[in-house]
Amino acid sequence: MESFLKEQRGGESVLDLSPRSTVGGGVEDVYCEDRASEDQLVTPWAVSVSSGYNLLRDPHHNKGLAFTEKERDAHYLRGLLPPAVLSQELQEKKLMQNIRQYELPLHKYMAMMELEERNERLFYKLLIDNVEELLPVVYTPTVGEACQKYGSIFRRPQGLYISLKEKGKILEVLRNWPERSIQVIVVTDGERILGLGDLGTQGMGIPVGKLALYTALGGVRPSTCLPITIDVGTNNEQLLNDEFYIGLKQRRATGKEYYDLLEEFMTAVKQNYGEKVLIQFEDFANHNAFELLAKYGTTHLVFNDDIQGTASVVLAGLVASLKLLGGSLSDHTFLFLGAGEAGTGIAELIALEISKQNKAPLEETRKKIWLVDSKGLIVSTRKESLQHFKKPWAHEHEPCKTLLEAVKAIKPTVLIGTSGVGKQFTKDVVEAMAAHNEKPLIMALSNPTSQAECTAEEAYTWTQGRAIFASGSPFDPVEFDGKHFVPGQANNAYIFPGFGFGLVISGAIRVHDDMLLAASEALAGQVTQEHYDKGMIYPPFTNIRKISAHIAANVAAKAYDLGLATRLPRPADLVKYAESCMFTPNYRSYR
Ligand SMILES: O=C([O-])CC(=O)C(=O)O
Ligand SMILES: [Mg+2]
Repeated sequence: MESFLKEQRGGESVLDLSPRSTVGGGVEDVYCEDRASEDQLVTPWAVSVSSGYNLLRDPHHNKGLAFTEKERDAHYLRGLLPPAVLSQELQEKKLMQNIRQYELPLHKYMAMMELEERNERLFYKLLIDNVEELLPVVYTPTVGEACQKYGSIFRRPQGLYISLKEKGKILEVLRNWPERSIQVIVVTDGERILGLGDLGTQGMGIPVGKLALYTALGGVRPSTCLPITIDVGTNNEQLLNDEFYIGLKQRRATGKEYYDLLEEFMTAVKQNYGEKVLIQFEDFANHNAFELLAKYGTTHLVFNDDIQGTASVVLAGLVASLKLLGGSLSDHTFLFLGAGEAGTGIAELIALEISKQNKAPLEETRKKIWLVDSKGLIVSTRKESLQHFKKPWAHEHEPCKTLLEAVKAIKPTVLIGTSGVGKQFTKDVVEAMAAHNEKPLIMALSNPTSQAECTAEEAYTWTQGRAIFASGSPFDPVEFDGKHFVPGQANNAYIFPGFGFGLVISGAIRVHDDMLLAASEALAGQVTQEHYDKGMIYPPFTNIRKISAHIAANVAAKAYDLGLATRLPRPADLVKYAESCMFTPNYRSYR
């Protein structure tokens, strides 16, 4: 009753331990090169044969009604499916119709997650072909609500949960995961989920969502992606008092206990997957994020999306906006509301770019960048009491208690919100920006939509249509005074999928700041005159795979230039190479 499921393109069976191939050259090199060595393959699970009923239950191979007559015969599927044979396109059409019938975004999210668990290729086909429509469903803002309710929508594990209970056993836990060739891990400890705060183990929705984008937007193969949530407890009282909470019911471990667990995790990852696995830190609280990045940045391939990914996407938007504003970056004055990971990360990357452009010392270029935190403008008289990541931004100035005071005193040309607190760009603040700028550039980056510093409509209305606006969560186009405005979505989703893919295809072993600049440059280069004419400073997500290929190529090129790439020889045309390595979700035929 067993059949060996053969795939025509790669010719390998499900039994084959080698990763499956997709279209195009190069894929095998990249993925085979990075295979875990045989002695690392001691795992508690057995290789199983997919056929018949099990095949329909295997999301990696299931095609549902798209199994052909021949496949139904060959793989013991007769009678297990109704007689109709549908094409993947028709299945896609049907599912899109179903999803559009749900009114609540959370129901659409659940339908998509259910599809991913049932038929992975169809899930990715839907997401890739309908990216503008489905991105807000599987990602920001809906993923925020999904995390808040993750306990009640949890069905099956979509990633690994590593809690304090697993201390001392993390390597074994990693080996429980059914895939062994892992290229990208997104890990959170759930302490700062978007702008929603501490959601404990329910933060798992974030690594799951980010990795879905790694595949759909960046082309990383789904089997090589691993979502992980580290559970050291939660300080969220509501969750601690919820009898159905799915995480550890204790207050967060801190200090040595926390860092020891993280150390064991980082060591186990490298031991199990080698040094070329990318570890993306996501939604850690400020007090750990900077330290973890600094600590592991020299020993592991690590990337903090909230510090570095957000910085890279914002820099790209700023560079692109110069086409509309004129001048160069150093002609501008920047004011941030929020001096955490995103705020200081963006500030530092802007300063770095200007210092490279103008061959000026970083300390000088930082001086045109100002940050406001919960206590007001960060100034030198506060230096002693500041956290280390805020200190470089403590310039000489009179104290300003509020954002409005700071806008009036500093007269920024660019206002960027990264505070995680909604509605802080009030009418007064935005009007003050419009009073001294012909075209004020306003970025309301906090997520999800409820935490945005202002809406697109507010930004356009309060500036009489003069603002250039971008936000972290998506906003619909706005009609104002007979004009059509398309707000940009300055979300790190533009960057991390292509950025990570560039690291993977070059076999990079470390992340370098110059790679972030390279990614920004590639993204800004994809904004065309047609976009500028609509006031856009980011290209639409519809072309994201092409954009990601350019970002990946630029990042890989930088990895080679810096001597950080291990995949040799260097491909001659990195854009073509990146495109040829991308996962495509079309069904394969099974012999
Ligand atoms: O997830 C997003 O939409 C962007 C992000 O990293 C965050 O807000 O933490
Ligand atoms: Mg994040």
